[in-house]
Amino acid sequence: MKNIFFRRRSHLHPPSYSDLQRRCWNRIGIRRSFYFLSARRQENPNVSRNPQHPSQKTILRAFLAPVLSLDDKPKLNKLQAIGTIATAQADYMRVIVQDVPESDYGDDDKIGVELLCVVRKLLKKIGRTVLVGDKVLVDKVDWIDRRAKIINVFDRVSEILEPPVANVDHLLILFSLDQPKIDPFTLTRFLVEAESIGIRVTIALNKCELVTQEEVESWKIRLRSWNYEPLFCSVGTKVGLDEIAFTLQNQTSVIVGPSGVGKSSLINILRSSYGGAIKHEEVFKPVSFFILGLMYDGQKKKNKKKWFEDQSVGQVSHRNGLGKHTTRNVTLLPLCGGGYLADTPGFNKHKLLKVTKQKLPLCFPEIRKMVEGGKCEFKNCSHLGVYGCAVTGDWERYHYYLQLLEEIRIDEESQLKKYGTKREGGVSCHMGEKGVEQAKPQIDPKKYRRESRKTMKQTMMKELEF
Ligand SMILES: Nc1nc2c(ncn2[C@@H]2O[C@H](COP(=O)(O)OP(=O)(O)OP(=O)(O)O)[C@@H](O)[C@H]2O)c(=O)[nH]1
Ligand SMILES: [Zn+2]
Repeated sequence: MKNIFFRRRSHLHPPSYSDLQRRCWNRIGIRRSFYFLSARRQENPNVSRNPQHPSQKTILRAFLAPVLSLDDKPKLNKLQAIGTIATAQADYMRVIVQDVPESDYGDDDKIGVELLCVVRKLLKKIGRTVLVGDKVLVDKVDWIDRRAKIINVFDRVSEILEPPVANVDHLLILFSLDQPKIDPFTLTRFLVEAESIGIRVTIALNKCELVTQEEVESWKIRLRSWNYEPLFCSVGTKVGLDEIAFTLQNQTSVIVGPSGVGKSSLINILRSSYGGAIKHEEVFKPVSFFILGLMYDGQKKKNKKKWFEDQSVGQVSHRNGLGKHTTRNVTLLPLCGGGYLADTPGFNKHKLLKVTKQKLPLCFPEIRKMVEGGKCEFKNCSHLGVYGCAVTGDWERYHYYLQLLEEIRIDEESQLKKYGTKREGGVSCHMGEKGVEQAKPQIDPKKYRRESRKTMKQTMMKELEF
């Protein structure tokens, strides 16, 4: 009834631009905000008819939650603040405050406070994801209960998928020389994944006290031939930790590596004894709240555990010498230098998610060096050693390259068979406006659609025949 009334009235007296703008911001709902578009169309009839013009959804998106660039400084009202998401659990996000509105009374004590936030539902409706590491605008801040609501997300500089973290500047790939032993092929997988995202990489090799000095030296030479400069450390004997603390300063870093190599142990030692990191308690000021049935109270030391304790350190399995996956959630731990450090769950087998056949050669610094300046004669060459190709086979990781290429080929083929398109993340290029090349993501249309019973039956019959 209300809607009909609204429609009729709006038909007779089309609402003004600013009137609708206010209604949108008052969260009346997406449906009604389309009235804003019709009002806009009345003012400018070409708005949606011009094929060059952005779609209605794009306008709506831009209007309801305008994209903020990282350098934007939106004017904050008294109840707003800007912060970074440190961790996410269920529907709650923990945001560390970085900026508050200017006031006559110094508000420095609010900087660094941790707020428990929910996300504005509208962001999900218009397809804006919110990840750990995102810079966000929060509203309705309750400084006493330390609660707020995330109402907008700033643009991302980078995004990694596994684990999902935004705005990562640096990846620290940690392996151990022993227990579990470093596997060059697994290390190559981690490196290829990191190179494909285009984030700066540092390799650190832990537990160096468990092997001889000769072994350490041989790994140094080996990794240099791969065009990487490794760092060596031992959390057990506290060797080489200063250098690692130095590389982590002033940026958001994520530690990745197989399970059991000592990621959590390294984080704990950096937080407890190195100037590069500060204690959680100094930043995350305790709050009282009720989450997932767990009463959390800043006054009760027993319950402080959940968010302020050290990263839990696991055991190395006696049977296979591999770690046993101790770390579960991604959490950004604030560092003194202004940056953050995140621990991630360890993966024993790393699957290349977004690397395509075309992208793979660019993920090997050895190949990049060989084809520098367009020395390879062929366009889109897979560098398989054909005559005229600049890439030779006389480097250590060449067979890993071939192995990964084969793996991606099989994966792409099976996806093509299954869904009728190549792996998601593939990009097709086509000529756009004014001869500018535009990239279009190849999204799989059938992924979320169930196979029909007829097709299932036919496939089964086919399989039985052969
Ligand atoms: N000998 C030796 N053991 C270490 C060293 N660093 C860590 N460890 C041990 O390695 C085991 C695994 O450490 P974690 O820190 O849990 O490993 P992780 O990489 O975080 O493992 P996940 O959480 O499963 O990903 C623990 O028993 C640590 O005590 C080291 O430098 N030398
Ligand atoms: Zn080539």
